[in-house]
Amino acid sequence: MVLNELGNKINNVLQSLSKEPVIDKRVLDAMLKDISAALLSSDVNVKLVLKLRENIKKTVDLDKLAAGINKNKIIQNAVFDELCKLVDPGVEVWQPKKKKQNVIMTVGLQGSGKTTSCTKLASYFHRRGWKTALVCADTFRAGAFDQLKQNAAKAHIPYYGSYEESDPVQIATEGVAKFKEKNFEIIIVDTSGRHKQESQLFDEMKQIYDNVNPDNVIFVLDGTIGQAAELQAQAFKESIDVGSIILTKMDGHAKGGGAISAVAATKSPILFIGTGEHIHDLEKFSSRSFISKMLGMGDLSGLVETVQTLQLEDSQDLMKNISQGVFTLKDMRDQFEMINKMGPLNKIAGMLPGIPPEVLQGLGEEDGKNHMKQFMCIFDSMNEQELYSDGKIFEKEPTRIVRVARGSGTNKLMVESMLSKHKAFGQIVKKMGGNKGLLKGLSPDLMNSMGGMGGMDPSNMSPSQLARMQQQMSKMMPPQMMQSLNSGGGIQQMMKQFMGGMGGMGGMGDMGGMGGMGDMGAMQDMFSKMMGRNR
Ligand SMILES: Nc1nc2c(ncn2[C@@H]2O[C@H](COP(=O)(O)OP(=O)(O)OP(=O)(O)O)[C@@H](O)[C@H]2O)c(=O)[nH]1
Repeated sequence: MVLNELGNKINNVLQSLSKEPVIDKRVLDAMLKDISAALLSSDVNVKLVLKLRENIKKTVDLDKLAAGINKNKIIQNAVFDELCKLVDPGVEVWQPKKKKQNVIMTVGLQGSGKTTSCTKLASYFHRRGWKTALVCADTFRAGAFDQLKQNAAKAHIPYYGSYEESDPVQIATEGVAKFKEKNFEIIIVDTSGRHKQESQLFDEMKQIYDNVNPDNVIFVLDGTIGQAAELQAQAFKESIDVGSIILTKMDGHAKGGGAISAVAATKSPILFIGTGEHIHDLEKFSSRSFISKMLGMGDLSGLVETVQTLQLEDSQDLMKNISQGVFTLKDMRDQFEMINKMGPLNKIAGMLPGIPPEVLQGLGEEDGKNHMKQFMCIFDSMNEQELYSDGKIFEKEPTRIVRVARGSGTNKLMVESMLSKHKAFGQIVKKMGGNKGLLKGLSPDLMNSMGGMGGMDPSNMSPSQLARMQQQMSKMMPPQMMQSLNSGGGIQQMMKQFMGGMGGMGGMGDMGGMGGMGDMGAMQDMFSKMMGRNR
């Protein structure tokens, strides 16, 4: 989670307002002083901080506010809006066009994270159904091609590069031509970096640019340099037609706030931020989503975007079954597939409002992925009759379990564990199905706001609307789940149980109070139902 510490500090300051018996000029000044100190400690430029302070003072004119008005809320809204302005470059970001050949060229200094960001970016588009390929034109750093090759292979993305050819221009030109010929929609070219901005780097960049004629040049910038990002962004913008920016290494770095605000001040469109070394650690940047997430208010627009990309039309049957309280093993397989496509659970849960960012830290993705793979093998070793059943067939004829275990390369205990989880999950679906569905608790205006994807844009919601949405969402979740979410370690525990317990031999025992997997099902069901209503 990005900029946790800054978010916590600002949150604490805002929360302390509610403890004040009277909100007067003294209280407001003290609050502004604390917020400014928090921003300065995150390396935000002092001039920008002063401006933010002045703007809040102008918006919150205590003398003019009528008696009875909730000053606390007005201050909170003003702070939220000004924080958004601080990181908002105010420019449209580039969007690739479907069924066209979009060539993206990345540029940046050595070590800024270009190669890593190229594969993250390729995986981002690949997961969203774009035909994506990578070209490694970084011949300056010896290991760059191997790095790209390994990551691309892991993410199943075609790549082009050469160990023999030393001319990056030739490699880039050949690679782009090859993938264009095969109608790839997104072709990402990784280029070399240098330790500093020097003419050799800029010359090479320009030659590649002239030859591959990219649709978008992405400048990859190391966010840990803080305010210095402004000068670097300016220098690259002046020498090449930079279309977007990826700010990397934003994971928990104290200077991250400084880098984003500095880049935003240059009016450069920030496309993504890098939040770790893994392939999924790339977040689409939107100022309101970013601030909302930083303050622990979730990122519903990010969540909607993620769910939107899952092509849920494939799971029409699942939707139909769930709404009727039916849950087959095939439905469970579909759910797992969906979770897989969404990315690591900690990323998804981080987008939900009301989940404190710190409780999501340290949730590994590898174990869960491995368990998920084993489960998929189990499903794929079932015949149609078994897969489309409610699982009771295995209770009646236990030899089937032995056959499936053998076929999937797992063991009997694992298949039994999966079946009992399916049973527990199925009972929850049964309870939620039909007229008693989770969405029953939703108010009509919220449903309206979900009416179309464009309509439901929490990034345009005020903090109070978001709070209301959060309240509504809490109605959608089973009380035990909400309780767990709110009690700090709860969700971590829940996720660990979910991921660990999936292949887990002893996992079932822990499922008692929380409903374990059933709760994740509720979360998935909730996403699915949202989507169901939207179509
Ligand atoms: N924590 C963190 N590390 C990152 C991120 N992006 C990249 N890195 C790390 O930064 C280091 C440099 O990344 P590379 O992708 O090799 O950088 P590069 O710009 O391609 O470097 P050159 O090819 O030498 O120009 C690697 O150790 C990456 O794992 C990020 O978002 N967060």
